[in-house]
Amino acid sequence: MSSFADPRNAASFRFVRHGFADGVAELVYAFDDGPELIERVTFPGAPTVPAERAGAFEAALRLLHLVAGVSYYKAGIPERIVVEGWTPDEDTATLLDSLYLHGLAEFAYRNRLDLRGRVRFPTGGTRPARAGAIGLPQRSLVPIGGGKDSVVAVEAIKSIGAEATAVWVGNSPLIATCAERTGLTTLNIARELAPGLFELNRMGAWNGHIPVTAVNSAILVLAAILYGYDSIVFANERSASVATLEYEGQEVNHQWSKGFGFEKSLHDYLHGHVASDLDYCSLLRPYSELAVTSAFARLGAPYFEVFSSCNRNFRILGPKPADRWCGQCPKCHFVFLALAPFMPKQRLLSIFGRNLLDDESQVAGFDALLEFQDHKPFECVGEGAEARAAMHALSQRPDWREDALIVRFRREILPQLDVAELALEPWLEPGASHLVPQRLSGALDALG
Ligand SMILES: CC(=O)N[C@H]1[C@@H](OP(=O)(O)OP(=O)(O)OC[C@H]2O[C@@H](n3ccc(=O)[nH]c3=O)[C@H](O)[C@@H]2O)O[C@H](CO)[C@@H](O)[C@@H]1O[C@H](C)C(=O)N[C@@H](C)C(=O)N[C@@H](CCC(=O)O)C(=O)O
Ligand SMILES: Nc1ncnc2c1ncn2[C@@H]1O[C@H](COP(=O)(O)OP(=O)(O)OP(=O)(O)O)[C@@H](O)[C@H]1O
Repeated sequence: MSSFADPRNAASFRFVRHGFADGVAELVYAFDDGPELIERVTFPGAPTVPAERAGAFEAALRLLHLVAGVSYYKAGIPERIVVEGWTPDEDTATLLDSLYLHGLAEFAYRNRLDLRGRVRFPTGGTRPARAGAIGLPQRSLVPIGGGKDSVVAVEAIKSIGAEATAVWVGNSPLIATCAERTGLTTLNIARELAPGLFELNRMGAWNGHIPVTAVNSAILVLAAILYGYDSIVFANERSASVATLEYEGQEVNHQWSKGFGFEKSLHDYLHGHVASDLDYCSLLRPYSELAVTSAFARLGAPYFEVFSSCNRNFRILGPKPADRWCGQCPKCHFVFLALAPFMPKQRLLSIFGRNLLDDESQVAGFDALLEFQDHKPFECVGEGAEARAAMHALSQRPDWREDALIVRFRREILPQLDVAELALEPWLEPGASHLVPQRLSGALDALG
């Protein structure tokens, strides 16, 4: 019999304690006085933390404990949040309130819950003195997700000869292969969710999407301080900041912790509270998804046979696709569509092993991407307007225009659209906002 009670009846969610020993961060949570939920993150070959970085390391470990709690908090979403042994200052509470509210917005929407006014981290602790520099070496951690975005970021960083390590969290062999393909030094950090979470899920706890990029980011902040890196360079594109849908005045964005709002909050928090010489940014922030697929078509050839953007590959528990692309999910649909304008057709078909745009059974999936009679899918896909621009470009190309879904687009959807808004070129122009440090700005130029 389970020793867990239904977390949906709990009065409080507790951040019990955190520790670090022998390269393993232990993050402990509980509902009320129930059994402990212990997540472990293992940093291979972890060196001893140098004395001048000890304060920053503790601040980063505490931050990781607080951020990673989102996976467990969601199981019960009780009224009270308790942080044992420490009272968050206002900046910390604000960062976490925002992360839990917006990062769980899809979870709340799909479970018909309203977290507004419910997510409230305790606060009132003294704001610490502003963090100083801790002498981090000039080199970057570049997270690898197995897909096109991180490949583009890696190749841009390599093009300016900046020192960098390809890093990933979790045990995906697909990501490991991509990371090795980069030719950079590699670092694989293991993450083990508390087994009790799966027990709670089986009991019918609340479940749904979590802002996993925030969790990976907090893990990499700890890694940067531990191993000595002055920057963490994600590959989150501009399109990730655009909400999936709006509901009762609240934006619901599946990709919230990939968006610029979260990036800026964490960047500022790290400078003020952890280490003033640790940069957190996204190299792809100025670019749309279409600009990224266009760059991938140019730079990504060495990865064509090993990469995948299909998130079904990255499940911890659920079934994985037989080959790298399931061909059925929104990610497969979007990446196929967004690469098509920039790549020879046969090349694309050989990557996917099929032509998704000549398959009538995929109509609903592509309609959702175009925001035609549906909202954008809850997945990491580009804006509806850029999907429409890609579809329109294909409808002008002799090699694509007779494929089943392009024919349908021309006949049924295009007449309802304003052609002046369907040009591809504006999507290839970079935007202005990004937090890329001066030292790496040449890598931005390499993408332009
Ligand atoms: C791989 C994937 O997409 N998983 C999502 C899926 O989970 P599923 O039940 O199919 O299987 P598992 O991934 O094996 O998860 C098992 C359970 O564990 C929970 N969980 C997992 C990881 C974690 O960090 N915390 C957790 O609590 C999970 O809830 C499962 O019950 O559906 C779930 C429910 O919607 C999603 O939560 C799973 O998403 C993963 C957390 C995940 O890694 N997803 C990324 C591929 C993803 O969605 N990335 C977004 C970025 C969003 C952001 O703001 O960071 C993107 O690329 O757009
Ligand atoms: N397991 C992971 N460990 C570390 N970073 C990750 C992991 N999964 C994704 N990321 C990073 O999170 C960011 C967003 O992931 P995303 O899935 O959009 O990127 P991707 O896999 O490179 O490209 P694609 O959009 O084709 O899937 C990227 O910077 C990616 O490197």
